[in-house]
Amino acid sequence: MTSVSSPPRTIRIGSRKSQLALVQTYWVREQLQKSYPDINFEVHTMSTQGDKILDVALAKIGDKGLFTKELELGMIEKSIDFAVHSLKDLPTNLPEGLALAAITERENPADAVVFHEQYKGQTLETLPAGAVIGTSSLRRLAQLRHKFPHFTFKDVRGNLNTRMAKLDAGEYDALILAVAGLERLEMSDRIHQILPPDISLHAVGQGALGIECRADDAELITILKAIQHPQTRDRCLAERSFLRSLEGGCQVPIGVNTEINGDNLTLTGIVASVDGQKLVKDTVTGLAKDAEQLGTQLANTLRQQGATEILEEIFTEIKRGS
Ligand SMILES: NCc1[nH]cc(CCC(=O)O)c1CC(=O)O
Repeated sequence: MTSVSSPPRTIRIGSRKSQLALVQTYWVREQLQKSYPDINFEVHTMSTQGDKILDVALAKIGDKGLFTKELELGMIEKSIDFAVHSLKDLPTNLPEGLALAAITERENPADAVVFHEQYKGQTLETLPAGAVIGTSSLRRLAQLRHKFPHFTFKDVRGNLNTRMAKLDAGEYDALILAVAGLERLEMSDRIHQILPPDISLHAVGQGALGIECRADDAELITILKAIQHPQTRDRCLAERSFLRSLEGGCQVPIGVNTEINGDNLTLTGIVASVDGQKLVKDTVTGLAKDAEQLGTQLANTLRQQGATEILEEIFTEIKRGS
């Protein structure tokens, strides 16, 4: 599709080095290569802060851009042209000069439970009191504590393989992980339970990939639109607008669920306290083309129901380092 007169362009894709990031990046490259066989897509890998700090709970270091900053610098300095992110790791406000050019079709956005071998065939409902559940997400922690106050919750960090090894070694009785990550790493066979929205609302953007590039690279933005999935984009724009309006990063107990029916989009959101005691939840429906407005509308509704107080409490606790 490039014109015969101009030489084919080389486009440099930036990626984190983790196995999941590489699988995602090479998938994006393959999809783009199908639409643009004459373009040369090169993959450039780099480590991000989030890959280096593995021993501190995410909530304590403040996560904004932890997995994206180095890639964003690369785009601004023009050492790479675009970056592939797990959309849920991409902050809702991008640095000046960068844009979210495309959102790809989302995998199942739900959270999954992986049990230790000893509990195979069980569900969270049948697991004994005191069982040790591993999660590093305040969102999962708050919602599960609300439903299952009799479990013990323990932080878990590291890549998927490291986490699985810790589970198998008996450090945990179960882990809560994204279905999407497990599927992309071909570990679907380890999923024992998929959590429905009434138990766990997923993270904003979970299961989708976000492609970020320089906002003034019009040619590249046109190329990237080839892999955009309009329904996923509408859902994720509503989710991201909701999160942005609440001014929370991914490490606050905010969860969502979205559905598209014809021209309509339904967005459900929750804001919970870390102890799972306080929780506000509501739903809005409107036209999918007004996705971002729906996100703002739901954020305002939840603020009226007490979300602001819940969030302020959490920010104070995190600052205090508790
Ligand atoms: N913050 C970690 C992270 N970022 C993206 C995924 C994979 C799932 C996705 O693309 O949403 C995961 C792992 C997890 O939450 O279990």
